[in-house]
Amino acid sequence: MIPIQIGGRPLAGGRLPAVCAPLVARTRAALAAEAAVVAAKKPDLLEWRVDFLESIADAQEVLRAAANVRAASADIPILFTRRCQREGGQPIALTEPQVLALYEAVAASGCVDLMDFEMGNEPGHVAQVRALTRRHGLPLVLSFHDFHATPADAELRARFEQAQRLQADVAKLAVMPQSMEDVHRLLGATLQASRALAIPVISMAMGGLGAVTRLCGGGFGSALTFAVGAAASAPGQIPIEEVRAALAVLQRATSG
Ligand SMILES: O=C1C[C@@](O)(C(=O)O)C[C@@H](O)[C@@H]1O
Repeated sequence: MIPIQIGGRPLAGGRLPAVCAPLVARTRAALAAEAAVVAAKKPDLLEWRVDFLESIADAQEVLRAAANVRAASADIPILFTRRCQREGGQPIALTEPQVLALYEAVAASGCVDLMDFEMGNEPGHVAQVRALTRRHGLPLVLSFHDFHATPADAELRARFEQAQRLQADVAKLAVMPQSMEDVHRLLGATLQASRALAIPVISMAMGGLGAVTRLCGGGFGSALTFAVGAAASAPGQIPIEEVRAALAVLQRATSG
């Protein structure tokens, strides 16, 4: 399993899995407060879900928010994500070209350390985000989410491979299991991809059924797990204190 690299250094000093806490505030003031509260819990990574920000259509306001998050982050690296509505994000008042312009402006601001974009977006847009993140020296997570089901094994494998083919630095899959068999398949596909791909992989099964993957996914090759700092960004996320405790138990038991 390969750690995620940020600025040429392994995230969390190479500890696997690293732990990421999302920021989901709707106003700039609330976001700054949320970032401070969550940063104090010392996640390895903060994910700023900008699709929750009500003023997302005001680029200057988003840049001010980015500076606020950076100032409150206590040097914890920041993952910038606009999750599209099709893949479980909030409805936003921006066209896709405007989203790309926002990615460019935020990347240029120097206030974030990596970016997430859905691999299922229009190929030209994925290529543009790849190009702009490269230009600004930012690693790119290419992600896929299914909030209703867990795709067949062949599609899970194809999605991990697609991210690598599109030149992602990290491949991420989030699915909704309908059974423990689905959870098992997601973990199996993650293990397989973590061995087959040249880039780090992240996966999770969402909801209550999938919650176990947020604790044991690292053992199956997932380089990052998402945990609640102040508020959840997806179903099934567990408070960061509990995730850290569980990871410590597993770490002690496996190192023997
Ligand atoms: O893609 C992911 C993973 C996630 O959906 C989860 O299930 O933890 C949470 C999102 O905020 C993040 O962008």
